[in-house]
Amino acid sequence: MLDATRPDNAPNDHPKLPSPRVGVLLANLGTPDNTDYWSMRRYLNEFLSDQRVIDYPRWKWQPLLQLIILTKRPFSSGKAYKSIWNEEANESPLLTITKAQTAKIAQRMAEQYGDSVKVDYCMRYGNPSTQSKVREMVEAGCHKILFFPLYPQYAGATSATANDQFFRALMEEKWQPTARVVDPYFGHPMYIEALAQSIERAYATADSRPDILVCSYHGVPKRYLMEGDPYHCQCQKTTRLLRERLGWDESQITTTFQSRFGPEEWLKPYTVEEVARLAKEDGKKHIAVCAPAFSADCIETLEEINEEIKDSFEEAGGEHFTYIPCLNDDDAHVDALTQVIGENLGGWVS
Ligand SMILES: C=CC1=C(C)c2cc3[nH]c(cc4nc(cc5[nH]c(cc1n2)c(C)c5CCC(=O)O)C(CCC(=O)O)=C4C)c(C)c3C=C
Ligand SMILES: [Fe+2]
Ligand SMILES: [Fe+2]
Repeated sequence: MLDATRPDNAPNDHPKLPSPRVGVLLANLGTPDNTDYWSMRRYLNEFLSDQRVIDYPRWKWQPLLQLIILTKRPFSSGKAYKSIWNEEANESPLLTITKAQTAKIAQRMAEQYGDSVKVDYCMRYGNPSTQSKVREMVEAGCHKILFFPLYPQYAGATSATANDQFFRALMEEKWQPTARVVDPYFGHPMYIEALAQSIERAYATADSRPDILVCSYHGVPKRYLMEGDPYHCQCQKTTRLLRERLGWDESQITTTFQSRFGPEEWLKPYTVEEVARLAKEDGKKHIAVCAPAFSADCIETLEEINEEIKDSFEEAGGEHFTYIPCLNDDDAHVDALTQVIGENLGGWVS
C-alpha cells in the first residue's frame, strides 16, 4: 500500500486508502505443490471433492474417495507429474506457463493503461489460491475485478467452479469489489487464428504432412452433456471454426475426448481408442494431435497425450506421431487473451 493516502477531511485514525485500480485476475485449474504423496493427496482431495467436478452425493463419494482413490492415486499421479516436472523451478509446467502468460499480459496491459490495471493469476485448487489473490487485489486498491477463467470452452467442471470460488472469495470482503467474469472465448477469431497458426507452423516443419489432425479435448461424463452442460457443443464448434480457418475438408481433422476417470461413460470418441482405430482401421500412419481445451501444457497433454496416447497409436501400427503444443505464452495467444480482456474492460478503463 505504498501510495495509500487518507481521504480528504478524514480524521487521523481513518484507514489509509490506496488509489483505485482495476484488477484482472487470470485463473487456471491448479496443480500440486510437489510430487510426493501428501502434496498429491492434498491437491487431488481438493480437486476431486469439488461437486462441480464429481457430482455424486457426498455420502456416497467421500468414503470411496478418502478410503480408496486417495490411498492409491497420489502415487500414480505423483509418478506422472514427476516425469514432466520443471525441476529447475521446482514446479509443474502448468504453473511455469501460467506465470509466463501473466507476465506477458501484464506487460501489454501496462503499455496500454499504465499502472491503473493490476494483472495477476490464481488457481482453483492449490496455490496461489483464488481467495489469497482477491485479497491482494483488494488491498492494492482494486475496486473492480475482471475474473478470467483460462478455459476457451465453458464446462461446469472448470469455468463455473472457478467462478464459484471467485464469488466465494468476494463474500469475505468488507468492501466488495465490483465483479465481471469473462465469457468462454472459443469462438473469438483471434483464439482460432492463434490455434490455426500453431497448426500451420507444426505442419510446415513436420517431416511429412500428417494424414489427419486429432483435436483432443479433456472429457467430461456424457451425463453432464445430457443435463445441459454446453462443453461438448463448444468443443465441436471449436474444431469446425478451426477447420474453416484452415480451409480443410472434414477428412483432415477430427474431434476426440481424453482423460476418462471412473466407470461412467464419458464424451466419445475416446482419444486413446480413436488414435488406435485410425492406425488400425483407417491406415493412418502419421497423425498430429493438438489440445484446444488447454490454454497451457500440463499433465494431461505432456504426459497423457505425448506418452500414453502416443503409445496407443504406435502399438496399433501408427508410425509418426506429432504432438502440437498448447498455445501457452505464444505471442498470438497472448494477443488473443489481451484482446478478450480489453473487450471485457469496457467502461472500466480509458
Ligand atoms: C474426475 C473428473 C474430472 C473432470 C470432470 C475433469 C474435467 C476437466 N479438467 C480439465 C483440465 C485439467 N484437468 C487436469 C488434471 C486432472 N483432471 C482430473 C479429473 C477431471 N477433470 C484429474 C484427476 C486430474 C489430475 C491429474 C491426474 O491425477 O490424473 C489438468 C492438469 C493440471 C496440471 O497440474 O497439470 C487440467 C488443465 C478440463 C478442461 C476439464 C473439463 C472440461
Ligand atoms: Fe481434468
Ligand atoms: Fe453437443
